[in-house]
Amino acid sequence: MENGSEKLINGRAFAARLRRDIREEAHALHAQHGILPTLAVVMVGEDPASAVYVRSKVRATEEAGMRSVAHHLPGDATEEELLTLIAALNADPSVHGILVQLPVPQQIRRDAVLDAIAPEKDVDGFHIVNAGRLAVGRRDGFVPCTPLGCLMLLKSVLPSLAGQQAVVIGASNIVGRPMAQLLQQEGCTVTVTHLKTRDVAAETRRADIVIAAAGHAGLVRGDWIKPGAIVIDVGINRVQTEEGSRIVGDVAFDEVLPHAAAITPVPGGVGPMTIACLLQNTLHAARKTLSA
Ligand SMILES: Nc1nc2c(c(=O)[nH]1)N[C@@H](CN(C=O)c1ccc(C(=O)N[C@@H](CCC(=O)O)C(=O)O)cc1)CN2
Ligand SMILES: [Mg+2]
Repeated sequence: MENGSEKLINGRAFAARLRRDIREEAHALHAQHGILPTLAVVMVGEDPASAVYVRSKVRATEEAGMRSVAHHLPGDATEEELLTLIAALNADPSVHGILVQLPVPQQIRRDAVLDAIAPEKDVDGFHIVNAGRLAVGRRDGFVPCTPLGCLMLLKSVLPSLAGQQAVVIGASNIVGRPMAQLLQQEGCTVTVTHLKTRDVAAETRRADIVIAAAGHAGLVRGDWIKPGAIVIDVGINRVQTEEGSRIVGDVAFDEVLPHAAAITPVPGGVGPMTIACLLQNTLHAARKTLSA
């Protein structure tokens, strides 16, 4: 009997395949051109979740046959210290990709840091120049990893998105805004909801594609979903349970599953794609040095 599991979009398996392909391409780049794709990962402070993500990125980079360089600054590091480190990484020709793990401590201006990374090494795609390229539909910049991963998962179940009504719930610079731009470029009619939106449920009920990126556990309810919609859950929310804690998405999964045609689980959906796409961007950054 069907229990809905056939509707699950398995991001973990998709990401594993992508990482295998990247490994082969990285190997070829090294063998043919002597270029070892290298990612510098910078973390400031001791946020435990960030430490887990940084370790995952370092491990995934090495498993993909690439090199990683980790830099850890103390939680009271100044913006100037961080900018000095970024300047050194920008100037180092052996480093192809640079990322600063977010969030950064409050004494550091996030945008000043992101805009200090050389755009051609900005594998997170957060630099204002790469954001601008995406905004005007140019394909020559880096696209942020989470929206890129969402788009890949979406296209794995619906290869042509042209004409679809999409709702993006959340307008962050890291996910919501770039996601909306990617979907528009794929031919979707896109609505972005945000904190001031009057009726998010009503907007969502019209959607063939729902991207939930609000950072609010279980926000999207079963009766918000048009029958047959595709639901991509970007949320990563830690909630307390009797046994301790667990990670849930922005979608009330059990309620939404019966209505959706396809849905990403949390964990195991979008999250693993974020890191796989980071590896892909790093490989592209390294490859671009051939034509620079
Ligand atoms: N510089 C950046 N900072 C941050 C980014 C980013 O893309 N660049 N995104 C997030 C954190 N993040 C990567 O950095 C990230 C978050 C979650 C996952 C993931 O695989 N999640 C798992 C569940 C994890 C768990 O159980 O704890 C999943 O969804 O299956 C990967 C990367 C903010 N900062
Ligand atoms: Mg996930």
